[in-house]
Amino acid sequence: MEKILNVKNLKIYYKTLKGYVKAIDDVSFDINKGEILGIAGESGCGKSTLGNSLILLKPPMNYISGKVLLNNKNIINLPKKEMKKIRYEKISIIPQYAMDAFSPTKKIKTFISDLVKEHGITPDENFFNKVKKRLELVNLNPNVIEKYSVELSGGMKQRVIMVISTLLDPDLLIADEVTSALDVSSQRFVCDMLIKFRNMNIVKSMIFITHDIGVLYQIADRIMIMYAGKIAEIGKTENILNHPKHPYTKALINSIPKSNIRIKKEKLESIDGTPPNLLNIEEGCRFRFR
Ligand SMILES: Nc1ncnc2c1ncn2[C@@H]1O[C@H](COP(=O)(O)OP(=O)(O)OP(=O)(O)O)[C@@H](O)[C@H]1O
Repeated sequence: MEKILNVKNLKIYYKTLKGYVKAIDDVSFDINKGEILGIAGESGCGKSTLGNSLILLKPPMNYISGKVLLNNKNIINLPKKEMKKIRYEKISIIPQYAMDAFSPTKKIKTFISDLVKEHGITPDENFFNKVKKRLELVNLNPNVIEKYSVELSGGMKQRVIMVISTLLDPDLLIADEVTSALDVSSQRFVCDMLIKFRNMNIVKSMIFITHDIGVLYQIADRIMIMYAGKIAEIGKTENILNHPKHPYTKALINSIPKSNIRIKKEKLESIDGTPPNLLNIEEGCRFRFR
């Protein structure tokens, strides 16, 4: 199987006045061409740090060690200028809270023009024809580019963001909590669209980050469960969801509401305790306290 991404022994720590927060601590995994890898885990387990670090290491985020190869080329800890060259074309991210990034005083068209100009692309008629085609692909009327963000619903904004972040057909798209703020039907639509983008080869592979392991049923080919900056378990979606091995994965799955739960009057299980503080954390299994 051809690999798009190879992450080996990656360590990314936040440097704070009290010491290092070991947010990504010796993480290794691969992503195959054409694959959607779902990453799930509780808040604070390092999902966003992992996604963001592949795009840009911003202080206080510190690269400690390890490799990240995208199509066999190192992309971790590149100078900002170098990273800018591959952003959108090779690797792209829909960051958490991306919907809030639209300025209320700019039309969507101006927002898109400003953004692509920063990346050396001229937003001419040709370019906007492509934008309009892509908007139609996600069931949006192309005239949304003439609107202000406040005129769009959350679901519409999320679709515009999906279009913008994939306009240059990146090899790898990182989607961070793109379904969290949406109602169930919009969630389903966003997942279906992302699968369509992959099937149409608009993006080759994807990392889909969520705190809601239930959503991964719909979209992920494989699932990686993270806990306290480490990988608890990784495997095919069916295996992780039906035959989880790690006690943390089992607990996460037992906390998903089942559709008939009200009828059966079953209680949802919660996971006792909280994740450990990652500041100056000691060696050993990080789940042992729970
Ligand atoms: N700027 C920062 N400075 C110091 N520590 C940070 C910083 N940002 C995140 N962290 C810490 O890094 C760890 C991982 O956080 P991260 O945001 O990656 O988790 P997450 O799984 O994406 O959670 P969420 O979904 O809530 O964002 C946490 O312990 C968090 O407190």
